[in-house]
Amino acid sequence: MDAFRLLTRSTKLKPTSTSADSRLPSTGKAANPQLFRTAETDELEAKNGKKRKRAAAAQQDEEDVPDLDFFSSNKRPATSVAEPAAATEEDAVSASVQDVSDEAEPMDEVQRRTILNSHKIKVTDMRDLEDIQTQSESTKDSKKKSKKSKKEQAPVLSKKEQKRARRLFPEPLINFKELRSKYKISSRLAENVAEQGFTVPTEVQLGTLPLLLGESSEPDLLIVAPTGSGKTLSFLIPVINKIVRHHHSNPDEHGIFSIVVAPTKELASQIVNEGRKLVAGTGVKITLMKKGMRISDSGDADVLDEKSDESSGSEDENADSKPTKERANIPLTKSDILVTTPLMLVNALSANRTTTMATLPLVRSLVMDEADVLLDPLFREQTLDIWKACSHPDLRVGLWSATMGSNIEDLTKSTIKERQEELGQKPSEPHALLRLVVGLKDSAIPNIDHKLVYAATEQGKLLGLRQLLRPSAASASDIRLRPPFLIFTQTIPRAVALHSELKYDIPAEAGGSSRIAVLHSDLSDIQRSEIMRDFRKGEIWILVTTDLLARGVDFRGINGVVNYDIPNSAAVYVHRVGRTGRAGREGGIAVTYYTKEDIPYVKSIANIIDMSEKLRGKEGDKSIQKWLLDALPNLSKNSKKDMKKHGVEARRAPRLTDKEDDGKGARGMRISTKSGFERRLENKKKGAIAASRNRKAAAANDGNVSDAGSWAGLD
Ligand SMILES: Nc1ncnc2c1ncn2[C@@H]1O[C@H](COP(=O)(O)OP(=O)(O)OP(=O)(O)O)[C@@H](O)[C@H]1O
Repeated sequence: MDAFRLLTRSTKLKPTSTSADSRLPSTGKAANPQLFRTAETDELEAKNGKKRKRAAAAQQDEEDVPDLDFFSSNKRPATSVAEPAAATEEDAVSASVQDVSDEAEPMDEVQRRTILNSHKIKVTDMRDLEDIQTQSESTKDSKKKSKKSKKEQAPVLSKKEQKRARRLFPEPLINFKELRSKYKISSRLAENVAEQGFTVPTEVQLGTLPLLLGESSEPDLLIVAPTGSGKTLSFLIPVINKIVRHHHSNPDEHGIFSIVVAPTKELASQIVNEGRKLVAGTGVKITLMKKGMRISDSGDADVLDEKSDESSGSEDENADSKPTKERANIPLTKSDILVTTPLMLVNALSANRTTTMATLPLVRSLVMDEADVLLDPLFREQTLDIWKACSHPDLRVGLWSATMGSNIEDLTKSTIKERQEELGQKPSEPHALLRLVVGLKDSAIPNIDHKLVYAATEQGKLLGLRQLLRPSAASASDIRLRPPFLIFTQTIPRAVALHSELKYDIPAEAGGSSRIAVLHSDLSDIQRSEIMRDFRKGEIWILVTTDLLARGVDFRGINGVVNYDIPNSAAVYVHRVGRTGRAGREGGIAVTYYTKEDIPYVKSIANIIDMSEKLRGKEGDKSIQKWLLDALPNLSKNSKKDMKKHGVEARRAPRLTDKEDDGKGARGMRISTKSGFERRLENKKKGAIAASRNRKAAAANDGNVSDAGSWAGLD
């Protein structure tokens, strides 16, 4: 069914060509999910891949191991002699000794540099220069020298030299086969990756997987990589592999080994779904944190809070009503990886902040997805508490996002340092803290089209949006946005109001009002997950929402994003528009409406669009002209802060009493195409008709029908 055709009904719009259609995100995955590459690197990678393949094939012939190319098809390979069926559950790492091993020579630095640079991957050692130098000195076996004398000898480096000293060029991952052949990941995990049908690793996978799976000590990692670039797979593969290894070497140790924290329930549940596909048959368990779960040994720490605003559709709903004593009898959750929102885990570990935080002593990996928001004041305290609760000295952290302010980097550095001091680790002992950036930091993906549209007023925005919904009326508009798409508003009342305004715009033959839905955090968990499911299934075509869905959520075939209300910050813009154009898909559109109230805040968005177009190398037809960038005002630091916290003032949800609150915000900010005057007239007319009907009914009852034209006007 062509949603666009049904929406346009029998309009005279020219049918779009098939070639244009095939470029839409909804038409399927991109041939290559990478965003940055050059012909030169393609060649180099192909050459390297072949070399490695040949070496692997030679080794395979020698060992006469049958059918070990786990990536050749979606079929499971025949179980080898070295890996009997029974072993697949506890995927024995030692069994991999007889698997394909890659004897290809490691790349030289020039090759590594060429590949990393052309994919715009930049790896930096984030530790203090002194610590880096101390470590490199110690590896050179010059331990005899005192630290003091080293300090004295260390030359003073210029900023440029310091940058150069921090820059690293680790070996990249050329193809997914190397996960098994070179990095020796669990064979079952490798099969599960292969079953997803991915052929080429994205930039973030290319850069991070070798760092996390390689032989040298696992680093703490800060990753800034574009939206939709496959960060989930990048952190899940190493986490799962580490646990498979751990199970193998410590079969008697059971408990939570990894925590993945995400800011919303929707994202947490999506990570669990992705994780489940990867852990199948590996013996590793991944679980979504739910109310009522007991995750810590420390007595009855998990007291439940009925009022918790992060409630979840618990599998064990009965646990909610159990008294505290009984709750202590709830068995400990048997899971290796726990995926959670911050508050949910903190509540479970601290009996809703009534006791001191229990610890999670076995956790070796802490993943913070959307780390910048997790360490933003809103979640900071909770996230840091979780970090502290992970008390194992070998804990490694990974902070992942498409945007990362320098304040988050500083906070990460200082938290790691504090932990090391608490644990008594010397600066020369610790592992590295590396930062990996793909593309330009804090920029929007280059594979989507941005449209920044001045709509003057709220009414103008609604008219513009209606044109998108009914392209028949939009002959003058150059924007063709095909469903499915997302519409973002600033507040929940505005999302609700916009939804009710648009509900009847979809023609009945296209499915009517059921095709459009609203999703926000005031809905119940069940409603939220039903809407998510229906949108993913394609039953809902247009989803009006708030920033609840701005981050992380992966609806693969979304054709566009409409910022009905401008986002509160440039970072939010990057995340919102990143819901389209995922995994390298072309043809996604991001439409942002702005009114005169928004003008003070638009420059940062215009800058992001400009940067994204530069990244794409789009010359000539730039959507942001230089004169506009020059004309738009800069925002003061304080106004930026205020905007980030509360959004555009005129659109903030007013503090109204229940009676006054019509869900549509302040007068000028109403979501309606009609003016106040028109609305009043309409209301009066409606009232008059109703009154007339009442009178007629009353008169009929009296057996005395009055003259239809003699109604006495308005009540
Ligand atoms: N190598 C790959 N080839 C093709 N598709 C991939 C590859 N890796 C991941 N994907 C797909 O890309 C999509 C986006 O992945 P993911 O949700 O992990 O992105 P992300 O980087 O976390 O984005 P965001 O910053 O928005 O959270 C998913 O549908 C995933 O299945």
